[in-house]
Amino acid sequence: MRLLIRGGRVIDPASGIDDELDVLVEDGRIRRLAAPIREGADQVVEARGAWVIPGAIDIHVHLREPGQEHKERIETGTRAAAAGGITAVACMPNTNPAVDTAAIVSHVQAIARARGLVRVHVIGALTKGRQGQELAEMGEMAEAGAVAFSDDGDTVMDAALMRSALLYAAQLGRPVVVHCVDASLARGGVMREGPVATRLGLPGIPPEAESVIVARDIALARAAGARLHVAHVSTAQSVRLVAEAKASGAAVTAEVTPHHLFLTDEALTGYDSSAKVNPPLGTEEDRQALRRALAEGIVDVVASDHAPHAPEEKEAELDQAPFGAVGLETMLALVLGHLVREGVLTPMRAVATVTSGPAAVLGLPGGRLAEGAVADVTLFDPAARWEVDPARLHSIGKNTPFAGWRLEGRPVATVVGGRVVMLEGELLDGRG
Ligand SMILES: NC(=O)N[C@@H](CC(=O)O)C(=O)O
Ligand SMILES: [Zn+2]
Ligand SMILES: [Zn+2]
Repeated sequence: MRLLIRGGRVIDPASGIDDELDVLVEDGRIRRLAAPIREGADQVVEARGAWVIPGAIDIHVHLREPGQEHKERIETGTRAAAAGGITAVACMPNTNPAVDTAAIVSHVQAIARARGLVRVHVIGALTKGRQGQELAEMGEMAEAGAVAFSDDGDTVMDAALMRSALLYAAQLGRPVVVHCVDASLARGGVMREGPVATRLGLPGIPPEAESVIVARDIALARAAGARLHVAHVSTAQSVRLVAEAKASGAAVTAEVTPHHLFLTDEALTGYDSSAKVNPPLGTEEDRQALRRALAEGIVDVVASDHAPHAPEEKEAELDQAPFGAVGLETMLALVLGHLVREGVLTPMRAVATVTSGPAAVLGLPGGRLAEGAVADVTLFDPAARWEVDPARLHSIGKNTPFAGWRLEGRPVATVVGGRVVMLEGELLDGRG
């Protein structure tokens, strides 16, 4: 089986390539990058005008299975990923039950193999039931293939337990992904504390709720010799802490979400529950600091923190509605389209933040277009214009804070292991 991707602009940060090249895929692997390739192929995808990049990897996704299938399923979440130009996701363990044993890791992997449209890497819980009381079976989960550990959705507030988790993760050679929100400082809060929260009459969460835990976890990880990945960094102060840690050689990486790069606490003005996210949207100063940090490489990765919720849950009063926004289907347009158009990122840097960057952070295969590499490829048309319509999202979750936004740039093909799973917006899952 030979697939030829013809005439696109190949951008591959791992090799530094930015050139008009054809890509020949054979038996699921990249056979050749050259211009032009005249060999015959069983399938040709015309990429003229599009970027041809390594398959995009989203390392922060909530697929909600097992137990919360009314919000999302592995099948629907991976369809949303394919539609969004994402070829691999890492899924968070805050399911019901939590992914806290090797058996549940294997269970999620099996569903993903049977019904997933893209690759699924499983992140195991740090603590049993994500209760923050005792360590989960990290060693057994690592053996079953868990790529990292996290209690995302909650912070492990017991510092001694967090220290043990980091020491154990260091031994296992797996990174720990931390959700940094101090529970006591954030209690009762709905959005970022400040003038906007006051105006809206909503209880606030101070920015220190994040930075005190970022500082704690950097100190603990450094002493433990563990790799620490700070999820969804949202404040200028956290950016400074990560920059300092990196400058002193600590094994710390960080991610930012598209919503923290594009929105501020003003997005709550219409009491839109889709803008109620954890950590909360910050100030314009935070947003600018996050953009700069991403450009400079202090923040390594953009990840969606795709957090689907059922409409009836999000329609509750703002203080009752759950935190979270969907993001798989809008991430690439915002990062590869808008951040490049606005001059925040170069095309090469933008592509790195969703390919080689995330692959390096979690030690995942992929994220490059080298000859011989597995053929996970994304085609992105930077000129395509479209409007975000929640009803048309493939995710069960319609809770996007970008509803009605006119976006420039759109993924036009998603190739997983040499198989075209999305073309021109149509999912090709063998079900017609
Ligand atoms: N980000 C969110 O607002 N919500 C996430 C949990 C999380 O990532 O902390 C969810 O699982 O809904
Ligand atoms: Zn989180
Ligand atoms: Zn999350």
